Amino acid sequence: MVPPNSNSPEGSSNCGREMELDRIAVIGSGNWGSVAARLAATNARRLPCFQDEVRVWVYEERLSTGELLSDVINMTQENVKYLPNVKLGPNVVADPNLESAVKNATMLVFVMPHQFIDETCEMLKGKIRPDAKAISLIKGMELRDEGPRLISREINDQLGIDCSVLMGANIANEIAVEQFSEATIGFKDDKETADKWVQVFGTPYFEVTPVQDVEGVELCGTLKNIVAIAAGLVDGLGMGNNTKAAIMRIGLREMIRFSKLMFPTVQDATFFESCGVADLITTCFGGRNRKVAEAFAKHGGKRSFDELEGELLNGQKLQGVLTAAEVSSFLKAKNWEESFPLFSSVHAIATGLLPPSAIVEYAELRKIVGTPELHV
Ligand SMILES: NC(=O)C1=CN([C@@H]2O[C@H](COP(=O)(O)OP(=O)(O)OC[C@H]3O[C@@H](n4cnc5c(N)ncnc54)[C@H](O)[C@@H]3O)[C@@H](O)[C@H]2O)C=CC1
Ligand SMILES: O=C(CO)COP(=O)(O)O
Repeated sequence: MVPPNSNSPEGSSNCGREMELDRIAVIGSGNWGSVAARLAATNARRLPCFQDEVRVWVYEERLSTGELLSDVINMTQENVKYLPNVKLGPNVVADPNLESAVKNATMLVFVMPHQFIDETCEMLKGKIRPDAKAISLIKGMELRDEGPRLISREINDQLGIDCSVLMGANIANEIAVEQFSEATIGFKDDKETADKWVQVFGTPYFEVTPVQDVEGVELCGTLKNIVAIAAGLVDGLGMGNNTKAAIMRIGLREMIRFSKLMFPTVQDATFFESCGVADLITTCFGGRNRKVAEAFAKHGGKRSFDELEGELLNGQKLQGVLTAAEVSSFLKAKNWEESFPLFSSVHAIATGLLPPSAIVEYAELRKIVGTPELHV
């Protein structure tokens, strides 16, 4: 464990910071949000360039005991609903008020289900420091009239601040108990800030590597959730490892193709970082998208994803079904569905247009989309 408030040579030499100490705020307190807060709080205690206190915005809720979640976190240092049995750290303060949670923060960590980012950014307008830096740990997209928009772009556009991303093979419960994992930071052109984010999150058990490909890193984290739904369907249908591996390979090919169509600058090498193949593997074997999709297939598609999410995840949220809808609507508008049979099938299955078994029968998909020319 790292000692609190250490002025270790590592800390001071890496700090390279002017007079003001950075203040970290975490916006979101779900399963991964709580682990992100724990990592940031460990480093805020350890490194002299950060203020000790890490404030976390809690979307307030009343627990079955009648208590408020933020009160319980502050009393016990534990997010009893989204990350039970793990201490977040003595310097974590849960705050249900978004404005006071981000007050004076110079480093903003966005980590919430992607469907809530738009309304959260609206609430943050005029409340944050104009020189604050942001990072998004959110895996998902926003659907706009002009097509899907990355969350980092949404934050950048709505709040006018630089936004990097952190994605990777990061099942939160495993990092919470300090099992070795890796992550990738995607940044646009500000390497100094990317290095600062490495200091916020990196620990001996959580190795963080910055790469200059913000879109590539974010698209990996976002699109793999669709493939994880497909992998879960295969599990629920009782198919074996070869089928699952095939689905993952086809899914990876569509991830690369879609990413490069949206952003030709996306680099091949990014798919070999933690955010790429590694996240695809961990999510297809151990993630929530996989788990709920497995149940969906076991019920023959007769119970909805929403219903199963509520039943199986205790308030945690899936991103893959929404992302499949967002991507599908873009593919449909472009007449590109047939070049993305796996992405399109996942959406058709999730909305009941096709049975779960169609995940391995693309011929079924063609009956729905017709046979448009291959454009990509
Ligand atoms: N849990 C994991 O293992 C990992 C999750 N992620 C990503 O992190 C992001 C956040 O996921 P988690 O922290 O796991 O959340 P979660 O799925 O565990 O929890 C849902 C969160 O949404 C909040 N919420 C509900 N309604 C809201 C509203 N109207 N406005 C704002 N917040 C609201 C809940 O209070 C709760 O904190 C997602 O994009 C996910 O894909 C990324 C890596 C790992
Ligand atoms: O992104 C994740 C691991 O890196 C978590 O995936 P799930 O949301 O499917 O649990």
